[in-house]
Amino acid sequence: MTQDELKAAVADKAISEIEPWLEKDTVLGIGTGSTANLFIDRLKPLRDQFKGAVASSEASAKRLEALGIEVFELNSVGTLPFYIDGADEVNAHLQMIKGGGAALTREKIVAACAERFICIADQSKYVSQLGNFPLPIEVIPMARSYVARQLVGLGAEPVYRQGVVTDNGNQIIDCYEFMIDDPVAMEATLNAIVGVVTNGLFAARGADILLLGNPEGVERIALR
Ligand SMILES: O=C[C@H](O)[C@H](O)[C@H](O)COP(=O)(O)O
Repeated sequence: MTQDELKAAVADKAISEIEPWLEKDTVLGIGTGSTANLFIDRLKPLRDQFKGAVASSEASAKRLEALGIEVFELNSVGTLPFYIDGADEVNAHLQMIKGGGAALTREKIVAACAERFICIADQSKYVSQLGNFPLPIEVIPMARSYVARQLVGLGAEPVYRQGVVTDNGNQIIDCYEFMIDDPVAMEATLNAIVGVVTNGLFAARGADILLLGNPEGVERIALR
């Protein structure tokens, strides 16, 4: 199976996971990226079974709206029953690196409002240690050089993601050569650097359910 076929299989599985729980007033939290897009596309036939969605990016919001799914501001809704999103890396504790598509901040905010985070990923994303994928950090533009120096002090090789402006008007630094021993501690350390808006470690609040696609099928790994 190709990677795209594996992504499609996990998107299908995520639909089966949430469909029994959909009610007329359900608002779903929706992630960003190629895997999340496949999930969004599969929501179209179900759109009369739920109220709408909160999107973690302008791109996902547009995709949802194009399918006739109403998109709500997060501030206008309460707790979301589900947040469904992909990942750049995920480990056995369902901690993740996210932000390859620069959507990490809104993803972390929407995920924080969800009762259950369902991570959908093909097997290439499953790792024993986070950090092979360069860890994205969203920074306030004027703080970029300062934050980069702090990252060097932590052992990373920071690289400015040129030409990328986040939905929040900020910039991204990617941390190369930065294998992460303790994701929860590192997430907190990075958040404490002045000028950092969000880092791409989703560790203190990881996923609750991982739907992992491999050629034998979709494995469901649930921690809670
Ligand atoms: O900012 C982007 C997000 O964190 C994505 O969820 C992540 O990059 C995975 O994207 P994809 O499903 O395209 O591999």
